[in-house]
Amino acid sequence: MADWNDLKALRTAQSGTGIEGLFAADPNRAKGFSASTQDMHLDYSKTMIDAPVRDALIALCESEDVARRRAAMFAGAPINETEGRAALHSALRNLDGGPVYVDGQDVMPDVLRTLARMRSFADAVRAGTTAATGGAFTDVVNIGIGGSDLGPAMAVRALSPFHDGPRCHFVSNVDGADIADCLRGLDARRTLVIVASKTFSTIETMTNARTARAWMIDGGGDPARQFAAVSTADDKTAEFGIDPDHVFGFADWVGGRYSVWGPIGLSLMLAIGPKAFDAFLRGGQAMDLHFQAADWPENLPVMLALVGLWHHQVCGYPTRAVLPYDQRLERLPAYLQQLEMESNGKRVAMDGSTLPMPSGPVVWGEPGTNGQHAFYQLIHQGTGTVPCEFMVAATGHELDLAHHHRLLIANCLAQSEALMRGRSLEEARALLMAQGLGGEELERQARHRVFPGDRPSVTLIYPQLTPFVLGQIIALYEHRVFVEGAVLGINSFDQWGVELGKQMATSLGPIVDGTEPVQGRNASTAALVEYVHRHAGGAD
Ligand SMILES: O=P(O)(O)OC[C@H]1O[C@](O)(CO)[C@@H](O)[C@@H]1O
Repeated sequence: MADWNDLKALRTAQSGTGIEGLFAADPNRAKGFSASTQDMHLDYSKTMIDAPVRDALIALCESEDVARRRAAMFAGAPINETEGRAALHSALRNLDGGPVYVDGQDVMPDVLRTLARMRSFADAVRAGTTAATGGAFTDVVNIGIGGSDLGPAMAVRALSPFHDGPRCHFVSNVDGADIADCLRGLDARRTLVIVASKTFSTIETMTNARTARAWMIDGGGDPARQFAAVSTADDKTAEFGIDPDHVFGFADWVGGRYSVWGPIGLSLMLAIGPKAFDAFLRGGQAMDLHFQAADWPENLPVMLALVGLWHHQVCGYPTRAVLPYDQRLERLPAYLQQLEMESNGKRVAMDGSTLPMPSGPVVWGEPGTNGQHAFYQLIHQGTGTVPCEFMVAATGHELDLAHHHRLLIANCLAQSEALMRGRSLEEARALLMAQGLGGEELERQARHRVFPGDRPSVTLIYPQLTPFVLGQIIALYEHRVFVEGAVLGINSFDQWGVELGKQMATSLGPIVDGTEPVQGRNASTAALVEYVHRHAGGAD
């Protein structure tokens, strides 16, 4: 049975063996070190994972009892132990599945009933039969933050070729600039506002919701007809004055960052229609089935997780970059930052003990090819190693622009190859000599043109970015986070780390307003507040 020390020993023994060396030693490496679903392919051969490393990673997975925890998650057991809840987002996409029990009660009838209500509401809004004060809705504004924003915002952008409903906008930041820029130019009499908040108490969302309500009344709209809510807190939505027919509830066993599959996805359903939304759910469900059935080496979420653990916990690379060569996935890195870092950015294990190894890495990224002209310099020639996760579709949606897509693919493949291969000093010298350079100048210049190579990457390739494929991608990453968390012994479903800042913001509010004195706060905070008061005039 392998452990972290075995993996570290394997890593040390590898020194000097390059990734290209692994390809030279194994003609079947590309096939042997990749995994596929019916239509999606994950290539992790451009890493230093070889057969002994993979065996040791899988053994780790087995010893940490990932299979038992996976079964517990899908069965609705309260695996979110610090909150005493299940983590059952998979039930939201369990379209053809059987019953799912939480505390002995089948949750599927409720899930399907809410989905049916969402469908009727979306159909009516899209058809114009549920209309605003000024006629059919032209625009939808989703007000939410974190999981109540990033999922639908990312998915609405990703699936723009499928939009045939009202335009969707997203407001998240309490910075008034966000809502002001969004509402400017919208018709208050033809806008639907969705207040999306699991708790219906998040200060940013409630502040924005009140601002939107005032804007609507000022503009001649009617919040009683033009506001909807998505929440687990019926009492609070009623208190806010939202028509119960426009309230879509969900249970507390859906974590915020896992909630796009249910009512939090209402804006997405309004944009693409219930049928395409179903396809999105089916994509997620297909990945659930794959995750539960495929053997470890063929299991995409498991292998993606093991690659992540190898790079961060064993090799010690502090970050990982998500690089979609798909402009419509431009919000995916932000979405994954919440999914991965809020889930696994913990320093205490499930049992309260201090983790003996680093937990989740920093996740960041931007779509290619834009990133190539910004931060890839560091990825190729910087002093540290950044494992890269490339993703690309075989076909774009712009069939008349197929040459763009071919170039996009060529760039994506070129980057993973360049990172792996690098360029030696000899090759750099030869390049410059061919340009007529010689002597000391050649030596100096050549060093700048060396690429160390051996920089690892994985590539996820899919046929086309459809609702079904997007559903698979999101569920793939959700389960990857789950496996990493399970191996590390983390509770991936709580987020206590966001509480302290929220509390401090609440206590600082009156001080910034000028209604309470600044005395007693830390000297740095006090000086910053005084600066604000000097320059903004204090309370308004
Ligand atoms: O949906 P709510 O309750 O407004 O919460 C929004 C977000 O805030 C958090 O609780 C923490 O900031 C996230 O986990 C969540 O997605």
